[in-house]
Amino acid sequence: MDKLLIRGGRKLSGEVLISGAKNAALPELCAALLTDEPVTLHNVPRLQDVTTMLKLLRNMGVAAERDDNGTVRIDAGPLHNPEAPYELVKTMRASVLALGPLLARFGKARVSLPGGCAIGSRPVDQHIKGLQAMGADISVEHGYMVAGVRGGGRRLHGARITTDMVTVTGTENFLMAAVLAEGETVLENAAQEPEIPDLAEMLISMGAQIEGHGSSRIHIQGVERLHGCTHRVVADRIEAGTFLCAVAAAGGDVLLRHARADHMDAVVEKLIEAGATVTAVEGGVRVKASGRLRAQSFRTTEYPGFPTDMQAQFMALNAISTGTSTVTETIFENRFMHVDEMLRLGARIQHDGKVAVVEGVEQLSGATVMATDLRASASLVIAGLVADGETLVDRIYHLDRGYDRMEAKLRGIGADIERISERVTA
Ligand SMILES: CC(=O)N[C@H]1[C@@H](OP(=O)(O)OP(=O)(O)OC[C@H]2O[C@@H](n3ccc(=O)[nH]c3=O)[C@H](O)[C@@H]2O)O[C@H](CO)[C@@H](O)[C@@H]1O
Ligand SMILES: C=C(OP(=O)(O)O)C(=O)O
Repeated sequence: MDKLLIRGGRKLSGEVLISGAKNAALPELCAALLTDEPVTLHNVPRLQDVTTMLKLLRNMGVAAERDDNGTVRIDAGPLHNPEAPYELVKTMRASVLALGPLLARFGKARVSLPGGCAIGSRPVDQHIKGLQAMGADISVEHGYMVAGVRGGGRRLHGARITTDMVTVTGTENFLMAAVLAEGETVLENAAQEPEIPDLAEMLISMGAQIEGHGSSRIHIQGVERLHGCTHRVVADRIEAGTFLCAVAAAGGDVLLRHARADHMDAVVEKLIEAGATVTAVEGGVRVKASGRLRAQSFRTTEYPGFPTDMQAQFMALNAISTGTSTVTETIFENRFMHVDEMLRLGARIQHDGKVAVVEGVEQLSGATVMATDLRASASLVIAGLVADGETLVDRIYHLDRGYDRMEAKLRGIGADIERISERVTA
């Protein structure tokens, strides 16, 4: 199991190349299941989750190859096994995204229930309810969602779907099911995260008829078949936001190439209020900061609000800023696992239920900490960059799920950080 060793106190300067978004690449890999023609995706990040998704697709009989330049070629023509087994699904929530496209193209699917994870219980009841409204019969048997088109037919039908809450992967599953369904589907209360319009644009380039993506009401007119396409995955706004917080905390001047400021309004606004300079420039976003910033209170909500996937990283910044801030997590019920680890670094944070109160301290002190989930890991790396002495972040397999060579990118802008493999430390 790898660890990261960070010696804090270095300012950051230079350029970082922001990768394609994990949360766009994963549904887009699943969208390739909707056609028997080849699909090419560019700007696919090098992540453990992408490796797992490719394994999942190959296990179905899909031909999938990736090169070193971030291009993935998928041919779902030979698919013969519309199933996502537990062994592959357990590590990755996004595997639930196989359900919609498999049902749409084959009229049946067998997908393991995704495992619970550290941030909350993460049920899939809304996915099931929505697909049932489109004519699917879905039962849960031995931990699997066993789905087929009602009455033994092959095509789902259009429906009006209003989910109880805004769900990102739910909206994506419905989109991918609806593009091949008979008739019109209307998604009310749809998620608006930038990964949704990116997926919709890909589906449109495959021949789908979609309107309203990027808003809370999406109209889809089903078509009989889709063709192959070439698509470029949108830049990762959460990776970019993580680097923004890292520079704001450590100080410095960094250009985030390919980052989209217009996808990060809520985070950028808070950083500017905190005292950082963040500007959209040709081809990216530039961030400058020096000294202690002012702590900012915030509340996570659906896009375009403050993203839950940025809560831990911004909390790390608040922990060393001046003043006291309140952080309210409204999306997931257990997403403060980083707090106890930050306390080990000398942070002053109290939390109760959905709310954490962070009293900024002048200096954190390096310690050994344990990553508990993906963004918690990123927040501990940020804290390590500003702590004095050495910080060892253990269990970084969580980080590798969703960040494309984070330590190499940080080293490239001046951080003192190295990956240590278990063999070396044993
Ligand atoms: C692969 C991917 O894109 N993951 C993102 C996606 O996760 P994901 O799509 O799993 O998250 P959702 O948007 O579905 O979850 C939002 C809320 O709805 C609840 N819910 C959701 C579905 C359901 O059937 N029943 C239910 O109760 C969830 O428990 C949660 O409280 O959006 C989250 C919220 O922005 C992000 O943190 C994740 O990074
Ligand atoms: C929670 C996240 O991802 P996932 O939904 O893949 O677990 C995340 O990206 O922060």
